[in-house]
Amino acid sequence: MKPYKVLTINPGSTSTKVALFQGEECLYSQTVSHEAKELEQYASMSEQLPYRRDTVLTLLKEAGIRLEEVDVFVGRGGGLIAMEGGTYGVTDLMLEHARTCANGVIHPAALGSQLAHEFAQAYGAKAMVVNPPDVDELQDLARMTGIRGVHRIIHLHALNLKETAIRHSKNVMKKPYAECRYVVCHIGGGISISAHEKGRMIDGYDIVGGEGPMAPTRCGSISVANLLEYMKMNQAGLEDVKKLCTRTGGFVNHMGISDAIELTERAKAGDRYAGLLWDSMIYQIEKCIGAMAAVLHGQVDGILLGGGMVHNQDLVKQITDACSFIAPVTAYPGEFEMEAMAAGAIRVLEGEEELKTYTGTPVWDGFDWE
Ligand SMILES: Nc1ncnc2c1ncn2[C@@H]1O[C@H](COP(=O)(O)OP(=O)(O)OP(=O)(O)O)[C@@H](O)[C@H]1O
Ligand SMILES: CCCC(=O)O
Repeated sequence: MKPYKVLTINPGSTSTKVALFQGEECLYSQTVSHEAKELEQYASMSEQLPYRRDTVLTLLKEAGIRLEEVDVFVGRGGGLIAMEGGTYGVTDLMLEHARTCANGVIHPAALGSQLAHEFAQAYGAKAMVVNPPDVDELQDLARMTGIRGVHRIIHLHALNLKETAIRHSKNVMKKPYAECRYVVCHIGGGISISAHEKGRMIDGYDIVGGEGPMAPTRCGSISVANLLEYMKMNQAGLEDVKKLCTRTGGFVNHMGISDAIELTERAKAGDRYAGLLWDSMIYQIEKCIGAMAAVLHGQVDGILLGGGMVHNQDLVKQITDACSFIAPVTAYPGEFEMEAMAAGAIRVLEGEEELKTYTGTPVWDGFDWE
Protein backbone atom coordinates (compact mmCIF):
# COMPACT_ATOMS: atom_id res chain seq x y z
CA MET A 1 0.00 0.00 0.00
CA LYS A 2 1.22 3.52 -0.79
CA PRO A 3 2.70 5.16 2.33
CA TYR A 4 0.75 8.40 2.39
CA LYS A 5 2.51 11.67 3.18
CA VAL A 6 0.71 13.81 5.75
CA LEU A 7 1.76 17.26 6.95
CA THR A 8 0.30 18.11 10.36
CA ILE A 9 -0.03 21.65 11.71
CA ASN A 10 -0.79 22.46 15.36
CA PRO A 11 -1.13 26.18 16.13
CA GLY A 12 -0.80 26.97 19.85
CA SER A 13 -0.83 30.12 21.97
CA THR A 14 2.93 30.66 21.74
CA SER A 15 4.03 28.29 19.00
CA THR A 16 3.11 26.49 15.81
CA LYS A 17 4.15 22.85 15.56
CA VAL A 18 4.59 21.16 12.18
CA ALA A 19 5.43 17.55 11.42
CA LEU A 20 5.66 15.49 8.25
CA PHE A 21 4.70 11.83 8.35
CA GLN A 22 5.03 9.05 5.82
CA GLY A 23 2.60 6.45 7.07
CA GLU A 24 3.31 6.25 10.81
CA GLU A 25 6.93 7.36 10.43
CA CYS A 26 7.71 10.93 11.40
CA LEU A 27 10.14 12.30 8.78
CA TYR A 28 10.37 15.84 10.15
CA SER A 29 9.12 17.74 13.17
CA GLN A 30 9.67 21.32 14.19
CA THR A 31 8.22 23.84 16.61
CA VAL A 32 8.24 27.51 15.67
CA SER A 33 8.01 29.80 18.69
CA HIS A 34 6.21 33.10 18.32
CA GLU A 35 7.15 36.12 20.38
CA ALA A 36 4.15 37.37 22.39
CA LYS A 37 4.79 40.86 20.93
CA GLU A 38 4.62 39.45 17.41
CA LEU A 39 1.17 37.94 18.02
CA GLU A 40 -0.15 40.90 20.02
CA GLN A 41 -0.14 43.13 16.93
CA TYR A 42 -3.01 41.13 15.40
CA ALA A 43 -6.47 42.31 16.43
CA SER A 44 -8.13 38.94 15.82
CA MET A 45 -7.01 35.32 15.70
CA SER A 46 -7.67 35.01 11.95
CA GLU A 47 -5.43 37.99 11.21
CA GLN A 48 -2.48 35.89 12.43
CA LEU A 49 -3.01 33.47 9.55
CA PRO A 50 -0.62 34.94 6.92
CA TYR A 51 2.13 35.34 9.53
CA ARG A 52 1.75 31.75 10.77
CA ARG A 53 1.51 30.40 7.21
CA ASP A 54 4.60 32.24 6.00
CA THR A 55 6.63 31.26 9.06
CA VAL A 56 5.81 27.59 8.54
CA LEU A 57 6.34 27.81 4.80
CA THR A 58 9.81 29.34 5.18
CA LEU A 59 10.77 26.67 7.67
CA LEU A 60 9.59 23.81 5.44
CA LYS A 61 11.35 25.26 2.41
CA GLU A 62 14.58 25.59 4.41
CA ALA A 63 14.27 21.92 5.37
CA GLY A 64 13.89 21.03 1.70
CA ILE A 65 10.43 19.52 2.16
CA ARG A 66 8.60 19.15 -1.14
CA LEU A 67 5.04 20.10 -0.32
CA GLU A 68 3.90 18.93 -3.77
CA GLU A 69 4.39 15.37 -2.46
CA VAL A 70 2.02 15.80 0.48
CA ASP A 71 -1.28 13.89 0.18
CA VAL A 72 -3.10 15.54 3.08
CA PHE A 73 -2.58 18.65 5.19
CA VAL A 74 -4.11 18.19 8.65
CA GLY A 75 -4.74 21.02 11.08
CA ARG A 76 -5.76 20.91 14.73
CA GLY A 77 -9.34 22.14 14.47
CA GLY A 78 -11.13 24.51 16.80
CA GLY A 79 -13.77 27.24 17.04
CA LEU A 80 -16.35 24.76 15.75
CA ILE A 81 -19.87 23.89 16.79
CA ALA A 82 -20.06 20.75 18.98
CA MET A 83 -19.42 17.67 16.85
CA GLU A 84 -18.85 13.90 17.03
CA GLY A 85 -15.25 12.68 17.25
CA GLY A 86 -13.43 11.65 14.06
CA THR A 87 -11.62 12.96 11.00
CA TYR A 88 -13.36 15.71 9.05
CA GLY A 89 -12.76 17.21 5.60
CA VAL A 90 -12.20 20.97 5.68
CA THR A 91 -15.18 22.66 4.03
CA ASP A 92 -16.26 26.27 3.43
CA LEU A 93 -18.67 26.04 6.36
CA MET A 94 -15.93 24.76 8.68
CA LEU A 95 -13.64 27.59 7.55
CA GLU A 96 -16.34 30.20 8.13
CA HIS A 97 -16.95 28.85 11.65
CA ALA A 98 -13.23 28.60 12.42
CA ARG A 99 -12.64 32.19 11.22
CA THR A 100 -15.39 33.54 13.46
CA CYS A 101 -14.78 31.08 16.36
CA ALA A 102 -18.45 30.17 16.05
CA ASN A 103 -18.46 28.27 19.35
CA GLY A 104 -17.36 31.41 21.22
CA VAL A 105 -13.98 29.92 22.23
CA ILE A 106 -11.06 32.04 21.02
CA HIS A 107 -8.18 29.55 20.74
CA PRO A 108 -5.38 29.37 18.14
CA ALA A 109 -6.42 25.78 17.36
CA ALA A 110 -9.08 27.46 15.17
CA LEU A 111 -6.26 28.45 12.79
CA GLY A 112 -5.51 24.76 12.11
CA SER A 113 -8.27 24.16 9.56
CA GLN A 114 -7.48 27.48 7.86
CA LEU A 115 -3.77 26.69 7.56
CA ALA A 116 -4.46 23.16 6.30
CA HIS A 117 -6.87 24.60 3.72
CA GLU A 118 -4.39 27.23 2.46
CA PHE A 119 -1.61 24.64 2.03
CA ALA A 120 -3.96 22.11 0.43
CA GLN A 121 -5.20 24.72 -2.07
CA ALA A 122 -1.67 25.77 -2.95
CA TYR A 123 -0.34 22.22 -3.40
CA GLY A 124 -3.39 20.40 -4.79
CA ALA A 125 -3.93 18.11 -1.79
CA LYS A 126 -6.69 17.31 0.71
CA ALA A 127 -7.29 19.23 3.97
CA MET A 128 -8.61 17.62 7.15
CA VAL A 129 -8.99 18.16 10.90
CA VAL A 130 -8.99 15.39 13.53
CA ASN A 131 -10.80 15.34 16.89
CA PRO A 132 -10.87 19.09 17.63
CA PRO A 133 -11.49 20.32 21.21
CA ASP A 134 -15.13 20.76 20.12
CA VAL A 135 -15.81 17.00 20.16
CA ASP A 136 -18.97 16.29 22.15
CA GLU A 137 -19.96 12.64 22.68
CA LEU A 138 -21.61 13.13 26.07
CA GLN A 139 -24.26 10.68 27.20
CA ASP A 140 -27.61 12.34 28.07
CA LEU A 141 -27.07 11.75 31.79
CA ALA A 142 -24.01 14.00 31.59
CA ARG A 143 -25.87 16.90 29.96
CA MET A 144 -28.47 17.76 32.62
CA THR A 145 -27.86 20.49 35.20
CA GLY A 146 -30.05 21.64 38.09
CA ILE A 147 -31.14 24.70 36.14
CA ARG A 148 -33.82 24.24 33.48
CA GLY A 149 -32.50 25.07 30.02
CA VAL A 150 -28.86 25.11 31.14
CA HIS A 151 -27.00 22.09 29.76
CA ARG A 152 -23.47 20.92 30.44
CA ILE A 153 -21.10 21.39 27.53
CA ILE A 154 -17.58 20.12 27.12
CA HIS A 155 -14.21 21.28 25.78
CA LEU A 156 -11.13 19.17 26.36
CA HIS A 157 -7.98 17.79 24.75
CA ALA A 158 -9.98 15.36 22.59
CA LEU A 159 -7.14 14.83 20.09
CA ASN A 160 -4.62 13.53 22.62
CA LEU A 161 -7.20 11.76 24.82
CA LYS A 162 -8.58 9.72 21.93
CA GLU A 163 -5.18 8.92 20.42
CA THR A 164 -3.89 7.74 23.81
CA ALA A 165 -6.94 5.49 24.17
CA ILE A 166 -6.61 4.16 20.59
CA ARG A 167 -2.89 3.36 21.06
CA HIS A 168 -3.38 1.73 24.46
CA SER A 169 -6.16 -0.44 23.02
CA LYS A 170 -4.00 -1.58 20.11
CA ASN A 171 -0.68 -2.03 21.94
CA VAL A 172 -1.70 -3.13 25.45
CA MET A 173 -5.30 -4.38 25.40
CA LYS A 174 -4.95 -5.93 21.90
CA LYS A 175 -8.58 -4.98 21.31
CA PRO A 176 -10.28 -2.19 19.34
CA TYR A 177 -10.82 1.11 21.18
CA ALA A 178 -14.55 0.53 20.64
CA GLU A 179 -14.39 -2.49 23.00
CA CYS A 180 -12.53 -0.79 25.87
CA ARG A 181 -13.49 1.39 28.84
CA TYR A 182 -11.04 3.94 30.13
CA VAL A 183 -10.54 7.01 32.25
CA VAL A 184 -8.18 9.09 30.09
CA CYS A 185 -6.38 12.20 31.38
CA HIS A 186 -4.32 14.90 29.69
CA ILE A 187 -2.27 16.61 32.41
CA GLY A 188 -0.55 19.60 30.83
CA GLY A 189 -1.03 23.38 30.88
CA GLY A 190 -4.74 22.50 30.99
CA ILE A 191 -6.04 19.27 32.53
CA SER A 192 -8.70 17.13 30.82
CA ILE A 193 -10.22 14.09 32.55
CA SER A 194 -12.66 11.95 30.58
CA ALA A 195 -14.61 8.66 30.57
CA HIS A 196 -14.45 6.55 27.39
CA GLU A 197 -16.86 3.74 26.60
CA LYS A 198 -17.25 1.88 23.30
CA GLY A 199 -15.05 4.39 21.46
CA ARG A 200 -16.99 7.41 22.72
CA MET A 201 -16.02 10.05 25.27
CA ILE A 202 -19.26 9.87 27.24
CA ASP A 203 -18.34 12.30 30.02
CA GLY A 204 -15.59 14.74 30.96
CA TYR A 205 -15.03 18.27 32.16
CA ASP A 206 -15.41 21.60 30.38
CA ILE A 207 -11.88 22.87 30.95
CA VAL A 208 -12.53 26.09 29.04
CA GLY A 209 -15.56 26.79 31.24
CA GLY A 210 -13.90 26.29 34.64
CA GLU A 211 -14.75 22.64 35.32
CA GLY A 212 -12.41 19.90 36.55
CA PRO A 213 -9.22 20.08 38.60
CA MET A 214 -7.19 23.26 38.93
CA ALA A 215 -4.31 23.33 36.43
CA PRO A 216 -1.16 25.42 35.94
CA THR A 217 -3.14 28.20 34.22
CA ARG A 218 -6.75 27.35 35.20
CA CYS A 219 -8.76 27.74 38.38
CA GLY A 220 -10.81 24.55 37.93
CA SER A 221 -14.16 23.95 39.66
CA ILE A 222 -15.03 26.17 42.59
CA SER A 223 -18.40 26.63 44.27
CA VAL A 224 -20.83 29.27 43.02
CA ALA A 225 -20.77 30.84 46.50
CA ASN A 226 -16.95 31.06 46.44
CA LEU A 227 -17.03 32.62 43.00
CA LEU A 228 -19.69 35.21 43.84
CA GLU A 229 -17.79 36.18 46.99
CA TYR A 230 -14.53 36.44 45.01
CA MET A 231 -16.17 38.65 42.39
CA LYS A 232 -17.63 40.92 45.07
CA MET A 233 -14.42 41.22 47.08
CA ASN A 234 -12.21 41.80 44.01
CA GLN A 235 -14.71 43.73 41.89
CA ALA A 236 -14.08 41.12 39.24
CA GLY A 237 -16.20 41.07 36.08
CA LEU A 238 -17.15 38.37 33.59
CA GLU A 239 -13.95 38.80 31.55
CA ASP A 240 -11.81 38.41 34.71
CA VAL A 241 -13.62 35.19 35.57
CA LYS A 242 -13.25 33.82 32.03
CA LYS A 243 -9.50 34.50 32.23
CA LEU A 244 -9.29 32.67 35.57
CA CYS A 245 -10.81 29.64 33.82
CA THR A 246 -8.18 29.45 31.07
CA ARG A 247 -5.20 31.76 31.66
CA THR A 248 -4.82 33.35 35.06
CA GLY A 249 -6.04 30.63 37.46
CA GLY A 250 -4.19 27.74 39.15
CA PHE A 251 -0.42 28.05 39.70
CA VAL A 252 -0.44 31.38 37.84
CA ASN A 253 -2.92 32.84 40.33
CA HIS A 254 -1.15 31.49 43.41
CA MET A 255 2.51 31.81 42.41
CA GLY A 256 2.69 33.83 39.18
CA ILE A 257 4.19 30.86 37.29
CA SER A 258 2.72 28.09 35.12
CA ASP A 259 5.81 25.89 35.08
CA ALA A 260 5.31 22.69 37.11
CA ILE A 261 9.07 22.08 37.13
CA GLU A 262 9.67 25.38 38.92
CA LEU A 263 6.74 24.83 41.30
CA THR A 264 8.00 21.39 42.34
CA GLU A 265 11.54 22.72 42.77
CA ARG A 266 10.20 25.41 45.10
CA ALA A 267 8.31 22.71 47.02
CA LYS A 268 11.46 20.56 47.28
CA ALA A 269 13.39 23.56 48.58
CA GLY A 270 10.94 23.73 51.50
CA ASP A 271 8.20 26.10 50.25
CA ARG A 272 5.16 24.57 52.01
CA TYR A 273 2.70 26.75 50.07
CA ALA A 274 4.11 25.45 46.75
CA GLY A 275 4.06 21.89 48.12
CA LEU A 276 0.43 22.05 49.19
CA LEU A 277 -0.59 23.66 45.89
CA TRP A 278 1.08 20.81 43.94
CA ASP A 279 -0.45 18.10 46.13
CA SER A 280 -3.89 19.77 46.01
CA MET A 281 -3.88 19.81 42.21
CA ILE A 282 -3.03 16.09 42.20
CA TYR A 283 -5.75 15.44 44.82
CA GLN A 284 -8.30 17.20 42.60
CA ILE A 285 -7.15 15.12 39.59
CA GLU A 286 -7.66 11.93 41.66
CA LYS A 287 -11.18 13.00 42.67
CA CYS A 288 -12.09 13.64 39.03
CA ILE A 289 -10.66 10.23 38.01
CA GLY A 290 -12.84 8.65 40.72
CA ALA A 291 -15.90 10.44 39.35
CA MET A 292 -15.20 9.23 35.80
CA ALA A 293 -14.66 5.68 37.12
CA ALA A 294 -18.14 5.87 38.69
CA VAL A 295 -19.53 7.03 35.33
CA LEU A 296 -18.17 3.72 33.96
CA HIS A 297 -19.70 1.81 36.92
CA GLY A 298 -16.20 0.84 38.02
CA GLN A 299 -15.70 -1.32 34.92
CA VAL A 300 -12.48 0.38 33.83
CA ASP A 301 -9.80 -1.32 31.71
CA GLY A 302 -7.22 1.33 32.47
CA ILE A 303 -6.47 4.82 33.71
CA LEU A 304 -4.30 6.50 31.07
CA LEU A 305 -2.23 9.60 31.86
CA GLY A 306 -0.86 11.90 29.12
CA GLY A 307 0.42 15.50 28.98
CA GLY A 308 3.61 17.34 29.96
CA MET A 309 3.24 17.01 33.75
CA VAL A 310 3.19 13.21 33.44
CA HIS A 311 6.98 13.49 33.07
CA ASN A 312 6.90 14.14 36.82
CA GLN A 313 7.38 10.82 38.69
CA ASP A 314 5.84 12.13 41.92
CA LEU A 315 2.58 13.03 40.15
CA VAL A 316 2.37 9.58 38.52
CA LYS A 317 3.13 7.85 41.85
CA GLN A 318 0.54 9.84 43.79
CA ILE A 319 -2.18 9.13 41.21
CA THR A 320 -1.18 5.47 41.01
CA ASP A 321 -1.28 5.13 44.81
CA ALA A 322 -4.71 6.77 45.00
CA CYS A 323 -6.42 5.29 41.94
CA SER A 324 -4.94 1.91 41.08
CA PHE A 325 -7.69 0.26 43.17
CA ILE A 326 -9.91 1.22 40.21
CA ALA A 327 -7.73 -0.05 37.34
CA PRO A 328 -4.07 -0.18 36.24
CA VAL A 329 -2.57 3.27 35.74
CA THR A 330 -0.39 3.78 32.64
CA ALA A 331 1.70 6.90 32.04
CA TYR A 332 2.21 8.29 28.52
CA PRO A 333 4.30 11.43 29.25
CA GLY A 334 3.99 14.25 26.70
CA GLU A 335 1.44 14.12 23.95
CA PHE A 336 0.67 12.39 20.66
CA GLU A 337 -1.10 15.32 19.03
CA MET A 338 0.95 15.42 15.81
CA GLU A 339 0.89 11.61 15.52
CA ALA A 340 -2.86 11.70 16.25
CA MET A 341 -3.53 14.05 13.37
CA ALA A 342 -1.48 11.95 10.97
CA ALA A 343 -3.05 8.70 12.20
CA GLY A 344 -6.58 10.13 11.85
CA ALA A 345 -5.94 11.12 8.23
CA ILE A 346 -4.28 7.78 7.41
CA ARG A 347 -7.19 5.79 8.92
CA VAL A 348 -9.42 7.60 6.43
CA LEU A 349 -7.04 7.26 3.46
CA GLU A 350 -6.70 3.53 4.13
CA GLY A 351 -10.46 3.08 4.43
CA GLU A 352 -10.45 2.13 8.14
CA GLU A 353 -12.64 5.11 8.97
CA GLU A 354 -15.02 7.30 7.01
CA LEU A 355 -14.21 10.94 6.40
CA LYS A 356 -16.89 12.93 8.21
CA THR A 357 -18.57 16.10 6.98
CA TYR A 358 -18.93 19.01 9.38
CA THR A 359 -22.59 19.99 9.53
CA GLY A 360 -22.25 23.17 11.62
CA THR A 361 -25.30 22.14 13.62
CA PRO A 362 -24.63 21.01 17.19
CA VAL A 363 -24.37 17.26 17.58
CA TRP A 364 -26.87 17.65 20.41
CA ASP A 365 -29.43 20.45 20.61
CA GLY A 366 -31.52 20.04 23.73
CA PHE A 367 -33.87 17.38 25.09
CA ASP A 368 -36.92 16.64 22.96
CA TRP A 369 -39.31 17.99 25.64
CA GLU A 370 -37.65 21.40 25.54
N1 LIG B 1 9.92 16.93 32.50
C1 LIG B 1 8.91 17.54 33.14
N2 LIG B 1 8.69 17.34 34.46
C2 LIG B 1 7.68 17.93 35.10
N3 LIG B 1 6.79 18.77 34.50
C3 LIG B 1 6.97 18.99 33.21
C4 LIG B 1 8.02 18.40 32.45
N4 LIG B 1 7.89 18.81 31.17
C5 LIG B 1 6.83 19.65 31.13
N5 LIG B 1 6.28 19.75 32.36
C6 LIG B 1 5.15 20.60 32.78
O1 LIG B 1 4.02 20.33 31.97
C7 LIG B 1 3.27 21.52 31.81
C8 LIG B 1 3.02 21.76 30.34
O2 LIG B 1 2.48 20.60 29.78
P1 LIG B 1 2.17 20.52 28.22
O3 LIG B 1 3.43 20.73 27.47
O4 LIG B 1 1.38 19.28 28.00
O5 LIG B 1 1.24 21.79 28.11
P2 LIG B 1 0.87 22.71 26.89
O6 LIG B 1 1.07 21.95 25.61
O7 LIG B 1 1.53 24.03 27.04
O8 LIG B 1 -0.65 22.93 27.16
P3 LIG B 1 -1.80 21.87 27.00
O9 LIG B 1 -1.25 20.55 27.49
O10 LIG B 1 -2.88 22.40 27.89
O11 LIG B 1 -2.15 21.86 25.54
C9 LIG B 1 4.08 22.66 32.40
O12 LIG B 1 3.57 23.02 33.67
C10 LIG B 1 5.46 22.04 32.52
O13 LIG B 1 6.19 22.60 33.58
C1 LIG C 1 -9.83 22.42 25.28
C2 LIG C 1 -8.46 21.98 24.90
C3 LIG C 1 -7.62 23.10 24.46
C4 LIG C 1 -7.29 23.99 25.59
O1 LIG C 1 -8.16 24.65 26.16
O2 LIG C 1 -6.11 24.07 25.91
